[in-house]
Amino acid sequence: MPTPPDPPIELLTPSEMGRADALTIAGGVPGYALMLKAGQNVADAALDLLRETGGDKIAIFCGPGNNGGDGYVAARFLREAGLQVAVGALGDPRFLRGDAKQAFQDWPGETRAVEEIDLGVADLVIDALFGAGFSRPLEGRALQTVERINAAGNPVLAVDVPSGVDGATGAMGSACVRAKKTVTFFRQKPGHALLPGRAACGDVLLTQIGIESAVLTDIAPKTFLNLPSLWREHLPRLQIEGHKYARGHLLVASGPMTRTGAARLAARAGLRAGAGLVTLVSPTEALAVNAAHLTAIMLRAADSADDWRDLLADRRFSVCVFGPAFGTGRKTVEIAEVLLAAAEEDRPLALVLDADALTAFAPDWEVLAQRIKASAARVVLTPHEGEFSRLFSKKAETAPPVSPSERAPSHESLAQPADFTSKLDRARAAAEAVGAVIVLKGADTVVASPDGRASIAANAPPTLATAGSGDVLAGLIGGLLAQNMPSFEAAACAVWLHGEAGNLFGPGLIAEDLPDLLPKVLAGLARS
Ligand SMILES: NC(=O)C1=CN([C@@H]2O[C@H](COP(=O)(O)OP(=O)(O)OC[C@H]3O[C@@H](n4cnc5c(N)ncnc54)[C@H](OP(=O)(O)O)[C@@H]3O)[C@@H](O)[C@H]2O)[C@@H](O)CC1
Ligand SMILES: [K+]
Repeated sequence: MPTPPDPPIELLTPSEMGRADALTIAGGVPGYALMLKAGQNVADAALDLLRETGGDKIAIFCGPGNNGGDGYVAARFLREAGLQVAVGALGDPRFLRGDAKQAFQDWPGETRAVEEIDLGVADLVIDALFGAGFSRPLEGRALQTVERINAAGNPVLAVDVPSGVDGATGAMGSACVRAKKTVTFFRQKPGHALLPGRAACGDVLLTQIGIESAVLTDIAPKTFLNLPSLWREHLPRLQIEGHKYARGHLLVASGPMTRTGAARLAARAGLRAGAGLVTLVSPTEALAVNAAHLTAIMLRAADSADDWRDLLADRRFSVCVFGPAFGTGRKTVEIAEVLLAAAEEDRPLALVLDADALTAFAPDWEVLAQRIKASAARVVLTPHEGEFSRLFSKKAETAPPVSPSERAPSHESLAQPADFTSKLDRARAAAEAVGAVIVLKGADTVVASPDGRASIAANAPPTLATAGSGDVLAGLIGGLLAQNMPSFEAAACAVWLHGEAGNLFGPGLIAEDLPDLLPKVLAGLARS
């Protein structure tokens, strides 16, 4: 029997996790049984870490909620395992409630105030201050405790999330614990994948505590780690009897004479991703420079919006990557509008609007949204943070729609600086507002679909932050769209391939290297 494919990896927000707990408890599993298993998993992870680093002295910092409860349970198991355990409480533990109170009562050792814990002698620190219930920036004693833990420099094992990190967004307010390892439960949270939270987690260890996957049917999570399991079944499959037109004809728009490289990078990436044919559409003045650098990629001239309209009369052109180094003037808006208007019910067209095509509309994202919503084209927008905030800097004039995300991001939140709303929320709100798939780029690229689904990528190496890298990504998305991969899956797949290509090359990467690494990445994907 063939093995079933890996399922997509869901990321649960703390409130979705709360529902998973509640459904499990309603199904007859006591909350304290979940906490006992969580604490046991923390203790096991601590023992593993100590086997690596040596030593037997553990300092455990317990907060005022159930995260602290996990800490008291771990303390008991570690003491039973023969370790020297010092427990410090933030807040008076006599005020603990529910399962955490039970855990504290079952801890047979001494509990001191956090300030009394001597970090100088600890071989390992367990951070059980705040987890899913973390709700505001740290201040006062909590802040001082976190700063003291970080300053001491002991290896830290964080329970669920490093204290100070918001599990839903990866944001941190004033400070957060810097962990060597983070033990989490049932499913990872967006805060483990989104920066800066991801960087504070160290290695994330996912453990099970007795919550059945079946609860996810009720919760219907919509956020996923960007891994092949999310989009593998939609990958284009080459047919032995197929011809190149079956794999689509991708157009890539070139900038003027001194700015043609971006389009060629995108075109080459599109061809490597499997588009059947790729044509570079160049201003007449840049034809010679483009022609001098192209072989498998074809070349056509178009200068004005009218030229583009004429070009698009050929219905075999199925996808266009528009924007890289094109210029941000009025003509860019006009050509984007021609592209969007060219799609019809019986003439599917997919568009990747990138870079200057986004900036040209800024700050009138509502105009872009109107054009996209009136269009039959499948559209993917690929802003980096700067392009995103330029495009969405204007507040909505209409009432904001209800957002699918737990924090109800709105058109208002689109106009907020990045620090105030999470990347996940902003990308989702934008996708819904504009009616297009949004690829909000960075080291933790979020792909969001207007239907509320979103993915977070965690495989991009820092070397990908290099000139032209975004052009390659736009081309990859175009190449996959050309082969009729659905837009959300194509965008997520391209982001993953892009990250893997970067990883494969290692240091010294330049954007030109990326397209030619694709065959190896695709071959590895086929084998996995
Ligand atoms: N059955 C289950 O549910 C299971 C849960 N499990 C564990 O429970 C954890 C979630 O527990 P939780 O919901 O009690 O929240 P938790 O993170 O302990 O913090 C809440 C407390 O912190 C306080 N507080 C918040 N922010 C603050 C700040 N900045 N500065 C100061 N105080 C602040 C907040 O105060 P309040 O906001 O109410 O004033 C409240 O007192 C989860 O991460 C996992 O480890 C596992 O055992 C598996 C089974
Ligand atoms: K914690």
